[in-house]
Amino acid sequence: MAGPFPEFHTKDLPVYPSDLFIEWINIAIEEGVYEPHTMTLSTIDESGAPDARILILKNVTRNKWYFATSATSRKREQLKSNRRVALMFNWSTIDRQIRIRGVASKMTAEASSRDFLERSSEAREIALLGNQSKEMIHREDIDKELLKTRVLLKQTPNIVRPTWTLYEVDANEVEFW
Ligand SMILES: Cc1cc2nc3c(=O)[nH]c(=O)nc-3n(C[C@H](O)[C@H](O)[C@H](O)COP(=O)(O)O)c2cc1C
Repeated sequence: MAGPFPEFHTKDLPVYPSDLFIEWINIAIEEGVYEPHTMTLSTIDESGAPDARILILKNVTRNKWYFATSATSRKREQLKSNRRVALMFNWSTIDRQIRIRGVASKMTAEASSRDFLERSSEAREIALLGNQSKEMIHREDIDKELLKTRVLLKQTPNIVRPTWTLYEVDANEVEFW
């Protein structure tokens, strides 16, 4: 961390934390923060143990933050038993962090399909592999499977992975640091 860092005045804050979040992520983009739209999603498993991983922020609306994932993933199992989550953005080069706590809800199949089709073709190829959260098999086998999904995508460009699921996180606490 080198600074100088963007200033933060607590006077005249917007009414909704999501508006301040949008201001801050725009500053992060202007300041050249690497992948500012990536965040950590923390969940809790059935035994009460925490888990965390990096995800892409898909959208923000009034106090709601969105992510998408596969319904066959480990996090999906965890969200089935406990919908309480935390999101964390760390923009260390501008010395900023945002912590969000809230409840995740599944969006409709239509919204999930729309999100899937908005992904790049490379991201759709990977998502179509369907091996999320599984132990990695041999690299050559993955490459062979990727070739198959590439062909499938060329033949049926509007194919949607049925297990792809968009979630919204309804925030009940947002901390700007
Ligand atoms: C930069 C980056 C972005 C990622 N974005 C997503 C994402 O948007 N959705 C997703 O399901 N996994 C994403 N992943 C993979 C997850 O971090 C994780 O490995 C995967 O979802 C399996 O997690 P789980 O076993 O806890 O369910 C991303 C990984 C990285 C490194």
